[in-house]
Amino acid sequence: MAEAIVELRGANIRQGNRVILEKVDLRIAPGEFVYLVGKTGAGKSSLLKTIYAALPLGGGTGTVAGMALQQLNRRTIPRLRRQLGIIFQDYNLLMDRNVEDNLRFVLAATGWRKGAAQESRIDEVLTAVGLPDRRRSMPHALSGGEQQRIAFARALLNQPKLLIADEVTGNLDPETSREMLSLMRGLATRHGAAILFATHDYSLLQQFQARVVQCADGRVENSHLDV
Ligand SMILES: Nc1ncnc2c1ncn2[C@@H]1O[C@H](COP(=O)(O)OP(=O)(O)OP(=O)(O)O)[C@@H](O)[C@H]1O
Repeated sequence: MAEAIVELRGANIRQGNRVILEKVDLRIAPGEFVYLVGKTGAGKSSLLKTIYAALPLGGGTGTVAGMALQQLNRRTIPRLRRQLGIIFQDYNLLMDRNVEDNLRFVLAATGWRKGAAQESRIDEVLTAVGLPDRRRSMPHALSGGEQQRIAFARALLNQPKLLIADEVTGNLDPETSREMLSLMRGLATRHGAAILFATHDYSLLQQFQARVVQCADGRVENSHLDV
């Protein structure tokens, strides 16, 4: 069996002293698509934050992209994050910079030198999300769906092994949400990236069949939702 991209065993997910999810066992294979569902407040974001090391593991063990969560420190966390693409509900674009500068900012922060390779990578990711002619646009001149595509393009820059999507369709209308989900899945499939797609919108699960993991009552379960 190939090494998992995410492997949590008996992991406790905590916010401060409070255990939000207890004894989580979760294995995600390379390239796998997994829906993460649960009501508001069920703990989806807390679980994702633990996976990208914004929250410390509160017990148990965890490995993400080959790195042990319980051994991470300030020096090694950036190395983990470089292997991940993370996308949020509210896009988190730098509003005072245009699209290409938003993308260059991430490339510079992750060790790319200025030059032709940077520029062609920007072209590649913008083309991948269907917005090749938006390089010079300011974020406020884009629709919510377009801003989310730019955020997705930014997440793709370093060819992540795992895409973490935290309620990324929360601000989008139903049709744009479905388009976004299809785009993400299609690209991840092509690039071999796994996706952990958190949503409280159960209607999105009807779009295609994939494994569903559910947060409820302080536990994480592989679910058999009838959607
Ligand atoms: N920074 C924080 N400090 C303390 N408690 C927090 C913090 N963030 C979240 N919580 C608590 O952790 C619990 C789980 O919240 P979390 O955001 O993980 O749920 P969620 O399933 O992602 O919800 P949503 O769909 O609304 O984002 C909630 O009870 C919440 O109040």
